[in-house]
Amino acid sequence: MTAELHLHARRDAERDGLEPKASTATKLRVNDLNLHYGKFHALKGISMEIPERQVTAFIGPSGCGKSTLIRCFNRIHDLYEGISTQGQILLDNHDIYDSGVDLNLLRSRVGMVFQKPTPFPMSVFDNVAFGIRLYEKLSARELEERVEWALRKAALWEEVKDKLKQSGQALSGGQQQRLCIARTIAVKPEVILLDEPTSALDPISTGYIEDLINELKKDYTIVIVTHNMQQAARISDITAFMYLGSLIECDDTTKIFTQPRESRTEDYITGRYG
Ligand SMILES: Nc1ncnc2c1ncn2[C@@H]1O[C@H](COP(=O)(O)OP(=O)(O)OP(=O)(O)O)[C@@H](O)[C@H]1O
Repeated sequence: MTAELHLHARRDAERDGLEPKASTATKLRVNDLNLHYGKFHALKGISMEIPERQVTAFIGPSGCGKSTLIRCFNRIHDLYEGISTQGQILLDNHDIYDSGVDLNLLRSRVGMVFQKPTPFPMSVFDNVAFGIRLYEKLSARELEERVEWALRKAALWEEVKDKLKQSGQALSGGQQQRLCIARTIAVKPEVILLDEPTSALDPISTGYIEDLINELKKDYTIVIVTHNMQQAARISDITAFMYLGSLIECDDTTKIFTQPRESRTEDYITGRYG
């Protein structure tokens, strides 16, 4: 079976509920990953595992490569010129860099939410329906049900159920970010990448998103980049500390924050540099 067919078959089986997912499996495995922006060596020999249905947080000083790494997980870099990648990233044991991989399908399995809320210039409903229309053929009724389901999952339904035809861009910042999460969830991905999802939000909206992440990890594998160490400690199961393009240490969050192996990790989490 080609990698592409495998991705299709697996997705169909899971959607039909035929293939229960193991709860402690490795969802993503990174093997000796290197990335260059032109001549600049941005990721240096990264190897690590991301466990399924847990929250993995990436921390580290600005410019250490956190966003660069998580953007590899759905091959977003392929959209840009001059970026070269070597190494392997296995999603459920299949290399996402295999030539047969369908990038649209990969991105429907590995969804991404960006730092700044980015609703499309269209209605709340259409924002959520956008990806579904791209990937699936649903009846109008099924589409409505899926949109409602995604908005409920993103803890936004009650606030927008009477505003579905209004512009998504007219919502508050916190609501817009939950709308973007609903849009991501709507296509039923397996992994959700969140790149500093709360850095533009007030504490109340941040609290909503953190509660939501906690809720979502029952069904999804979550990867989050955050500058907020308290946030990493609050919401993640695993924390990975990066420095100058290298992965310094990756372990249980409690271990990283109480007994890190590396002095560079300790210096960072205690605020000695960063
Ligand atoms: N498109 C690009 N072209 C060239 N260099 C880039 C590009 N994007 C990022 N870099 C460089 O790669 C390095 C890693 O950047 P990246 O954005 O991944 O860091 P980060 O840890 O996510 O930082 P921050 O916490 O500030 O968001 C930085 O030195 C950055 O300047």
